Amino acid sequence: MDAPHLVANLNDAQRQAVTAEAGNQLILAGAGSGKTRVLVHRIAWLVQTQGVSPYSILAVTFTNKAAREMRARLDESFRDSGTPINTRSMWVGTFHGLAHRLLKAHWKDANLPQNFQILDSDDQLRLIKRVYQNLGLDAEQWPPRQAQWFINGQKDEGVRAKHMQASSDPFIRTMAAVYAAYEADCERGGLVDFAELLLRAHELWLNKPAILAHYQGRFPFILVDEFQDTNSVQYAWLRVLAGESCFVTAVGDDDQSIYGWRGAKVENIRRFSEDYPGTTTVRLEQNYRSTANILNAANAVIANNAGRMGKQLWTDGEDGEPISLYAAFNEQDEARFIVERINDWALKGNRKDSCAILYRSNAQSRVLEEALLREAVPYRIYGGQRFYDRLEIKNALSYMRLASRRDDDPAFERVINTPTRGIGGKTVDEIRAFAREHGCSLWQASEQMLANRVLTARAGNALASFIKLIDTLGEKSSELKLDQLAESVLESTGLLEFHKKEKGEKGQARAENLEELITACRVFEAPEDEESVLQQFLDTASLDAGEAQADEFEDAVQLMTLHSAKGLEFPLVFMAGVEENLFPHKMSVEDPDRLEEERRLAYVGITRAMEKLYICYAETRRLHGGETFNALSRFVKEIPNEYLDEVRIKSTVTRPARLQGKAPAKPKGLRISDSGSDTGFRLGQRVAHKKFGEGVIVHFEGSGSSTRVQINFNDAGVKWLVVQYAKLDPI
Ligand SMILES: Nc1ncnc2c1ncn2[C@@H]1O[C@H](COP(=O)(O)OP(=O)(O)OP(=O)(O)O)[C@@H](O)[C@H]1O
Ligand SMILES: [Mg+2]
Repeated sequence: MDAPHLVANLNDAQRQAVTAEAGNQLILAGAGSGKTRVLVHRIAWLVQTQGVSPYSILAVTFTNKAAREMRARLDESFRDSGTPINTRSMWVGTFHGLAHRLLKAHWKDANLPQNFQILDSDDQLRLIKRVYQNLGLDAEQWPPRQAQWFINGQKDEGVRAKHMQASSDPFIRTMAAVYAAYEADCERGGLVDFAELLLRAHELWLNKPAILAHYQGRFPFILVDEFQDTNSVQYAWLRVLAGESCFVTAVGDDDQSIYGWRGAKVENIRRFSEDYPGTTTVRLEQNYRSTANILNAANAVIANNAGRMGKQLWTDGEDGEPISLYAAFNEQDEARFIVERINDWALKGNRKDSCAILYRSNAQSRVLEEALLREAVPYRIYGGQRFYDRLEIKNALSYMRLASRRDDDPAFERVINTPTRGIGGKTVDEIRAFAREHGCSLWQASEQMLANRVLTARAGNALASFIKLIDTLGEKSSELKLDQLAESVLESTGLLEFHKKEKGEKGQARAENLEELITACRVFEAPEDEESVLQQFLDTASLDAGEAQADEFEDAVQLMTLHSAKGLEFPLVFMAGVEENLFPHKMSVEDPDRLEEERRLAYVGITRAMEKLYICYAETRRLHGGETFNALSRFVKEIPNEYLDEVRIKSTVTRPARLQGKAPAKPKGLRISDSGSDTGFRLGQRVAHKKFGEGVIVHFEGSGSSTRVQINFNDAGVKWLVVQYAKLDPI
């Protein structure tokens, strides 16, 4: 029964948790203390020493990437033990992924069509906008995004439209009406949004006791990572499944609860011991991830939150380098600084994928991406502007979705006139009205309208050829391989041509993305045999949302929001834009609870770093089209000076002392390019050029009469110019 390799690299508390007798366990511990590691070892230990079947374990992770990593680690462990097991068939996944799998298997019992379609957030919004039109609602008065947020919020709490109490509040009344109409549309079209996956999976347990009993018998062991971020419906789903007979191991950290805004309930941790009798609580206190400087800084920041469950975290590792704080002139300078540090890091022989750039808002990625592109540093983005979220990819996928299922209204709306084919807004409105009146899909409405000849000849012809185009693709979809089908979609619909014609680099990038889609289809491995490969591909694209965007094997810097960095670790981490109003986000500074959630996010960010952390902020920043002047974030001020080192650069600009007390001025060999002080201009200065218009100086190179200056122009992009000839005017 002994398996020394499974417990060799564990401390006492971890070993205890891994080898505990069957029972309910709550592992409550801070960042980097080995929670995820314990979870994986526990599964391996159950299988390898306790004779538990790997298929009777259900493990919930927070992202698809985490699920893949968990499988990879289990693969390795099983291989080492000489009992290879197909981990792809194991029930390891996110709540959404597992709910989807369940609904696929029991679609009939869940009252769904077999080939129901997952709606992502964009599709959902589009559908809600259509509901608005049908109800004659004013989108100015009640922004559709608010309705989206409302509907998802209700579903997360397990509340359906029919459960909603009559309200005298006009907002609630309107939202309830939108919710009801939206539900009806989804029902009719076989469309399932993300929150619906969870709610329906929960209702499946409640409505079909036989199915529930089957799964309760099947999964005596349930393990959940990142438990602090479960929402009400996830908790309920789990609670019902666990019943009285399954054992649950939940792993979490109240200090890392960062999804309150999406309905996550950190109280679920507190409820756990009450709801699961005989729970053993395990605390892990040693951190194995970060240097002492990084860990101490993180501890100091989170200490400012009230009402914590209280945990001690220590390390016996080295102090490491102090955290470097860089005050950039502007967002361009910040990006340039980061890319230079990454290049230095790579020159020292380190891999680029050991660096991560973390930011609070997705929009920040654009400037960083541009700087990386300029220096030809490969990068990959997790979350946010993901491959499958890109406009051109969604267009192509919508054609594939229609080929697979004609009644997919969001897909229909997306491509009916993309590329333009003479089907105007008026015709589309008529189709919508017809569909509404007859309670049918847009596709069915189009067919009937053509049969009844209710459209003008021109519109009718255009619509008929669209219908024919999709039908042909539909026929092909059963004959062709997936990548051939994708190719055929791109060509026959004119989509590739259409995007190629868009101006400049954007069009080119879109064309490249579309070509990349063919590759994605080519390498796609369908997990199941029974179902159509196309449908499986479409489902995977929706669920996975392309978490890994670039070539998986390329050594690339990782960019992501602080939210998506949860659970991950990197030797070198940059936190960009650590400024008041950006981080903490301006929507959160007034509200103490939200401010604490932002602080937990800062704690998550800092604790991602293993060896070295850079914190950057910009004195001026252009974001979302405006220019802002933000102060250094309060979270940085909460870090004691002894762990910080302000990066000083050679510059003609007097810089305000941002830190209290005297910051140690140790340039640490950081060599930033020339300041351009002999040109009369300075970094970050706004200038005007006769031909290129207005821009900001982001770089100097050389000296004297040959000094070149790099300017990021508002419209003309980034250019290198020789100062002497450029005739720049300061503005
Ligand atoms: N006993 C140990 N000996 C050596 N390294 C360990 C030990 N326990 C954990 N580690 C390492 O410490 C790092 C952090 O572990 P892990 O990711 O499991 O922590 P975590 O508690 O899940 O963190 P987070 O809260 O960020 O999710 C990993 O690199 C892991 O391999
Ligand atoms: Mg973890």
